[in-house]
Amino acid sequence: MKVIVVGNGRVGKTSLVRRFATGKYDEGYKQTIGVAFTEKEKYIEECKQAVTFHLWDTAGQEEFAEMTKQYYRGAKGCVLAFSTTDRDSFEAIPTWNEKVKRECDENMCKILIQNKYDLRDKSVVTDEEADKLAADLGLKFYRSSVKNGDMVEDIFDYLAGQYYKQQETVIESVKARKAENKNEEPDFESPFSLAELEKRQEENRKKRKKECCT
Ligand SMILES: Nc1nc2c(ncn2[C@@H]2O[C@H](COP(=O)(O)OP(=O)(O)OP(=O)(O)O)[C@@H](O)[C@H]2O)c(=O)[nH]1
Ligand SMILES: [Mg+2]
Repeated sequence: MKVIVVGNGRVGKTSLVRRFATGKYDEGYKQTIGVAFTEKEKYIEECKQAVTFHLWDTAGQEEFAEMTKQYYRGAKGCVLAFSTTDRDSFEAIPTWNEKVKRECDENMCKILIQNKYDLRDKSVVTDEEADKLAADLGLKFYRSSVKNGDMVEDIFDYLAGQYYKQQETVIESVKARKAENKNEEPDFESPFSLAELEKRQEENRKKRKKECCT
């Protein structure tokens, strides 16, 4: 699953990817130049399987804007990040959201995060404002502290879970079309073949049934 991480500079994008991929955290700041790529495999409960995340950590500084958007294509998930202590980063979120919308599939799974929540005593964004922004943009919203490791795993669990649910929906819609004798190809881009999706869905059903009974 390709996931892009976007947002203004210094909000903690690199730190988030690093924490998720390696469990480590660094107090120092080293500006990302362009894009950095990291891979991480994790078993996702909701998917009942391991998911390989292809994490594209993009530079937040304006000078890289043209370059980084080329890496958005094909992304299935997106983390939109702002910082608790940086008002500009919060106000820039609608612009980041629009930018991602222009370059990516409209079905892409997105999440808004307010990072550095460990510094909430110095917050320059009220909780109400942040909640309202998430609601206005229709985005799932988590408050994270990469420093403390809070909500880091949850962010990626959510994205993978949402993506997986979409894949299951594809199967249902294709089945419905078949039932209507419209043997069209699904118009939803999927990395899995229909046969593979159906097989996985069946396996998941069996597993759930088994879990439910034990
Ligand atoms: N207090 C606190 N500091 C954090 C947190 N996450 C990251 N930082 C710090 O914030 C600074 C910037 O973090 P980065 O991850 O490099 O920021 P970035 O968004 O990748 O910045 P660019 O590469 O310029 O786009 C670093 O000094 C981090 O240690 C957090 O949750 N809490
Ligand atoms: Mg960075």
